[in-house]
Amino acid sequence: MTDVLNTMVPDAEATAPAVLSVQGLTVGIGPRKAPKPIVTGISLDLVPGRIHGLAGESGSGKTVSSLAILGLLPANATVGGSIRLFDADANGAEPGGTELAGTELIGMRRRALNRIRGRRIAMIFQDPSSSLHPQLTVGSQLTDHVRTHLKLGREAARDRAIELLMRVRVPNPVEALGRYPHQFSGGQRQRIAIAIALACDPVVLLADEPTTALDVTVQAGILHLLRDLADERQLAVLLVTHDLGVMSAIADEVSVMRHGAIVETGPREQIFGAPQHAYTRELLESLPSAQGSDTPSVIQKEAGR
Ligand SMILES: Nc1ncnc2c1ncn2[C@@H]1O[C@H](COP(=O)(O)OP(=O)(O)OP(=O)(O)O)[C@@H](O)[C@H]1O
Repeated sequence: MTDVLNTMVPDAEATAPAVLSVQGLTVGIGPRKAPKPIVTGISLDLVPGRIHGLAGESGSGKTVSSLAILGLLPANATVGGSIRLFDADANGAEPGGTELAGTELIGMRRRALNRIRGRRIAMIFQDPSSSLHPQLTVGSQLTDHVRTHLKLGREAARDRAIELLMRVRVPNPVEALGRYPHQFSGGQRQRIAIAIALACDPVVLLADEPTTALDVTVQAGILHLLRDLADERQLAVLLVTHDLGVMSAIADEVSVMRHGAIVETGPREQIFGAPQHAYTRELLESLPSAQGSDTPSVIQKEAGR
């Protein structure tokens, strides 16, 4: 735990206006008349340049909450509450602007949502293969994406693809364009998925267990990259993970979820240093460092925190 406390960061920007605000989000899945409650009223704000961690045990509703933000829930899901995007590119609403209420994503028509999804709000998953097509080269996946969304010509799209691969530190980007996803390691595939997610300069990135499938030293590199991208692009990141070691390495704010509700939310140093809720304390006690392993501190050290 000492390592966790030693990595505290100042929290001066925590009050900056949100670019995405979730208020009282509820999700039920099943028959419309009697859906099973999965998420029971969560609220959180995503702020430019900040990483908001969503922690909690398996089945607590973390993934369902992030899929709700993207409008990617199954057809038998019933969604309530509000998810507003304050994004000048999407609707002219500035973060925190009082004159405009932001764009309400719940209930938005599919075509309008498709314009926001992937362009303004992007997502990466635990298994990068799920966002990469196995039979298309990395180059065509990256260039198709930017050509469709940004209306770039062939040459400009290729230049953009190379620039993105360089940014996420995929070695030999020009050569990488001609290769297929299976020709890369798991860590490199996740970097490529991040490059595709960033292709249209989104304002929000949802990262669902982005390092869970990777071994610990590779995890650190991906976490470091997410931290740098949040800082340099002022990207608002929602980091979903059940792994508090990962959370303590890079999150600025943390919300702890249990049974579909957020039981505690606060700056990372408060959650790790002075948890208020018994369930948060329970989760912290199950951290490997509390049991003698050094995994979280390895991640923290290599992730640059
Ligand atoms: N399509 C679905 N139909 C029915 N129930 C679902 C569906 N998707 C998720 N659920 C249920 O919703 C609950 C929350 O699932 P969710 O995947 O959000 O949990 P999680 O916190 O992300 O867990 P994990 O860390 O294991 O991914 C679980 O009980 C799950 O079984």
